[in-house]
Amino acid sequence: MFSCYLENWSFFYCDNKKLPFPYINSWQKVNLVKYGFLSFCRQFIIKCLASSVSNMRIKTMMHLIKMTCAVCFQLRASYGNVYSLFIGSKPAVVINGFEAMKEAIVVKATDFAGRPQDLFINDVTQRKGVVMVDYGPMWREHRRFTLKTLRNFGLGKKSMEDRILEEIQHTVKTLEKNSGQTLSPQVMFHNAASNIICQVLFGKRYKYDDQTIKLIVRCFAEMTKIANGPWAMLYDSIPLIRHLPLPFNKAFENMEIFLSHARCLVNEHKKTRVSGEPRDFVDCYLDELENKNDESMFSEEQLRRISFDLYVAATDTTSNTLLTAFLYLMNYPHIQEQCQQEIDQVLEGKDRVTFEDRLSMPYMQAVIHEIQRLANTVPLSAFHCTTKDTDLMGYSIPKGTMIIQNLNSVLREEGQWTFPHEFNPENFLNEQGEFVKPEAFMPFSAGPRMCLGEGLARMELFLITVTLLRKFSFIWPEEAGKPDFTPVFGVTLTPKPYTMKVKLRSNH
Ligand code: HEM
Repeated sequence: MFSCYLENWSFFYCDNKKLPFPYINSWQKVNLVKYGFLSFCRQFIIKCLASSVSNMRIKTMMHLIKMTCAVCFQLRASYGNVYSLFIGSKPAVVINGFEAMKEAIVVKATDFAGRPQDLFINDVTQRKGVVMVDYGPMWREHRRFTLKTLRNFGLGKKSMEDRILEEIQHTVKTLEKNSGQTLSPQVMFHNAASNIICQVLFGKRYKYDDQTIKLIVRCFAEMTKIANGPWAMLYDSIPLIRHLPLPFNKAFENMEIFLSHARCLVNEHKKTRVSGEPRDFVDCYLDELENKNDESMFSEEQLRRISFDLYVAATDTTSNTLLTAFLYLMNYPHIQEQCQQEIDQVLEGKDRVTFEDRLSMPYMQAVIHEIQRLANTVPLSAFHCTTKDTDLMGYSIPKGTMIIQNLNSVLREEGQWTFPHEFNPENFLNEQGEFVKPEAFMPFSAGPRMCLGEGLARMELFLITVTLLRKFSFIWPEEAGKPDFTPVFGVTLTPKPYTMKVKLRSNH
């Protein structure tokens, strides 16, 4: 069945040039999505490459995200910057390297700005919200509104900066309590990122042991696991099973739990809000609903769904980047010290850092960007889809084709970076020591679908890292042995769990 499907894929020819089409063959290897999969996959592909290069077909029912970085690297080496493969039964085109990436998502921006609409996740989100909504009026309207609202003062009197700085005080307290000791930072950073987005959305933070937030976090973790696992793939591939009582239904149930919690929060807002004086995202949206015209696609259901999207998109991404930051800072103590010197000098006499201070801190900026470059937090971006028949690097690509951006291939591309494979802030400094941002820096992707929370994320990363480095030194515990920088794979990459030793700095 799959090979017939493949034969019919003749539309990928262009000037007699066939789009390279590795096709990973292993229906029976679904279980290899688990650990150990990557090395297997690498060996498997290398064997296939060695045996039949010209007309190779490797078929996969395995989840692409688990194999991406290593496998995409291999495939790119053999097939070039644009190639195609099957994810389950769905054909997809993978884009690698800055040149092809820029042509697709920046130059031919709208051609590549769709989202696939026939995946498991589309049914779970009901094609509402913003992240997985297809390119069109509903997405455009909500994206514009959200961008406007997430500006520093878009949320009324209390700026975004104040909300972040307030939450950092809780992180500082946790670290103060643990000064001189060793702690695991995973939960601490996750709670900080989660509370910051809750402050933005609902004007509310949760105590770290709050049962509601614990339930929400558990629901999300389960949903991510299901959406990345074999059940979601079976759901995508065999429509007949979609109404059966199988484990993927848990994701739908969990979505309902979040939505009913969001319904309560919105109802509370409706009782206490003052029209035109928003306190948070929900109030801004309710103001918009009040003034909407007949064509507007704003609705209370959309509000609940977009809250879900923003919460999910903001939490793991930011906390995993922070975890990577402190992993590197501890293991490159001379870089940590140089950051602290710059921080002490610029903030002398000030009681707290502001986002504006970044303009006087080129080294700190370079370090944070370098961390994001290596963290490669969302390695495959979110899947895109072509909105019309188009072409890329000379290949024709039909409307509705799934597009996968291999962001890692740009973030570590030789020729784009002075030190592509090292942790070196000089990648972002010019000869005068000024901060410069190369075009190939795209951890937030680029073009019309670029991360909508980039501004918030950059503010969080800067304010949190600077506040913590100003007050504490972070030391890699001797008993932890050699650090392992290899990330754990998922929709977002995260460092392997580690511990950190914290020491209050003497003058702070
Ligand atoms: C370090 C932190 C973050 C990273 C690395 C990151 C990265 C990304 C990436 C790669 C995408 C996919 C873009 C594309 O499809 O081309 C994305 C989309 C998105 N991100 Fe983020 N993100 C981060 C933080 C945030 C935060 C804090 C928010 C919430 C305020 C957020 C909200 C979104 C939304 C709503 C989208 C979908 C945009 C659309 O489809 O139009 N992200 N992000």
